[in-house]
Amino acid sequence: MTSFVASSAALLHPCNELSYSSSRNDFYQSPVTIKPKGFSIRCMSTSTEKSKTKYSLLDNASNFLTNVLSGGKIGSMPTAEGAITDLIDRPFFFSLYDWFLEHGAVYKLAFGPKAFVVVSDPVVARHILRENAFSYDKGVLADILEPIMGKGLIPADLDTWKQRRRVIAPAFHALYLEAMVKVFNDCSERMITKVDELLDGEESGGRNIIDMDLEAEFSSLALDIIGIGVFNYDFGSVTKESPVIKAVYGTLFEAEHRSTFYIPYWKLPLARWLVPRQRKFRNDLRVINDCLDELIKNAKDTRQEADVEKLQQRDYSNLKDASLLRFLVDMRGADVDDRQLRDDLMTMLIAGHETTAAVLTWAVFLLAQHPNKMKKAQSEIDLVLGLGKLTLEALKKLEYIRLIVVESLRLYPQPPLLIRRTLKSDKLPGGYKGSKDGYSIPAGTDIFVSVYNLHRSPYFWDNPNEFEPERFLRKKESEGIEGWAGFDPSRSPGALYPNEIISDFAFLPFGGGPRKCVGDQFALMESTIALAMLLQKFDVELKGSADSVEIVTGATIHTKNGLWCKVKRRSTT
Ligand code: HEM
Repeated sequence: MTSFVASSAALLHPCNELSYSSSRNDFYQSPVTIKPKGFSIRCMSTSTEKSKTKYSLLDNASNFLTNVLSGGKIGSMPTAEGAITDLIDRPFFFSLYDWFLEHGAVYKLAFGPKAFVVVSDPVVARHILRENAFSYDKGVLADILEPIMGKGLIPADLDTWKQRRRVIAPAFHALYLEAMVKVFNDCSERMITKVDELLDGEESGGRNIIDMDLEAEFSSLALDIIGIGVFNYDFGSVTKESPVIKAVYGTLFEAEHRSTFYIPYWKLPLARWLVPRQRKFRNDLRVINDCLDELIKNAKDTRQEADVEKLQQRDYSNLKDASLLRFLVDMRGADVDDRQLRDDLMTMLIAGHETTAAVLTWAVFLLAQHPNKMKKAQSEIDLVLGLGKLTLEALKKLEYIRLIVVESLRLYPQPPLLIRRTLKSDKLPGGYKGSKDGYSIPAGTDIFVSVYNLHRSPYFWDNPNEFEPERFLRKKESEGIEGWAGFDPSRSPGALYPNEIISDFAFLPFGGGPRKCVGDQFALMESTIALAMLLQKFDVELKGSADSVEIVTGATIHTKNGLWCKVKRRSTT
């Protein structure tokens, strides 16, 4: 039970990328697909009245276990009692939101024999993620991800993390990001061409509109981009299937299975040989590892060693291979074994793929419900680009599109939860309306920082559930909230996108503190360019009603059956 509950929460984390959802792929499977009952994605209620399900026998048994085993209260912290039905009725993070409104900024969630602390407050999040970051590790998340990512940044132990972060972060330097603008362009262009060709086909039959699952398209696009950007490998998945990536998804699926299975039978000596799915898992891993090993070998064979500053000043316009792998291999003094490099690449492939695809999916979903905002976005694109190409300079002028991207991340954060475990005892601040004395927590406490709750908190956002990209332009005073500095765009001068500094940790799409996402600017620029290029040429509507788009959570928030849209050429272009 413990592992089930803990792992289910872990699965909601996009950077573990444990679930892949794309109706294009026949290997789509999500063992913890949780269908919201009667839930409207557009109108997430902020009401404290929860349509609480009657506890079943299973729930009662689970709560009994909690009382017996969970070690009682953590100080005076409010306690929410989770029902097992909360896990199967709808995405877990919706329940966390209801309990947040009921129990406040910091509460203990007692679930079966296990307790978690759920944090929905910027001051407390800042304490955990930045001020006291090294008193926490990734807890259950690291256990789940280690078989796939090894010692990559996300699950790495602290020593490995420190060493690798120092090397990987500089690889995302300004000229690299500028070079990636071309990659984002070229890959998006392939997606646009594909849509164009499909429309051509329809037009010959007298129709000027096609139905497309844009979530699947964005998934392919993001995969192609991450392959080229991270290790200069073109999956070409916008136009074809790739055996390597099938193996990646197979591996992720297995990790998801493991995290939801009570008995770790795969640890039994013979299981890896006898159980078909375990054999497949090993086979999938072999396919991926072979591919990455080959790329690493090629990069090492052509190594041109240089100091980091020199590498950062290379003439990227003339580089055939601008990838992170090239940078990491060429960097003087950063020699590591191939295994570590492979873990690094795998981590970035997984961390940067579905997250970005999800941002694009929800951006289109939201825009389709706000035709006036869609038009405003297209007007901006026409004004800045006309029919021209998207350059870095143009991206800087596309303010509204950039705000659409971050507003989509606010409403649909990928991951909806960040997961931590205390390495030593700590004292959390009480948070908004919480205990003035704060809450003491013992070592080993599992914590969910609910980014979803933070981003939709009625205490820190006006109209928290509304899609209002313009909100990020306005300053918001702290309004007497102790310890929170309010929202002030001028706090991060020169930033292209709002961030956790501007919002003093009320907006955390990429986490914060030392473990903050290394690929944030990469992902934001990629999303802006792909969205702008799509809207430059096409009008997009949802195929059915917004309510019919069912939301499910694996590692990211995604749709159950794809984001089916009607796509046609814009009449003005
Ligand atoms: C919109 C897309 C993305 C979102 C929303 C996102 C979100 C996040 C978040 C929230 C974290 C922090 C997790 C935590 O504190 O537990 C994280 C970490 C990380 N992300 Fe991303 N990410 C995105 C894209 C990318 C890309 C494109 C890459 C690489 C190319 C990447 C690489 C990583 C890595 C390596 C970490 C671990 C950092 C560390 O622990 O030092 N992410 N991401």
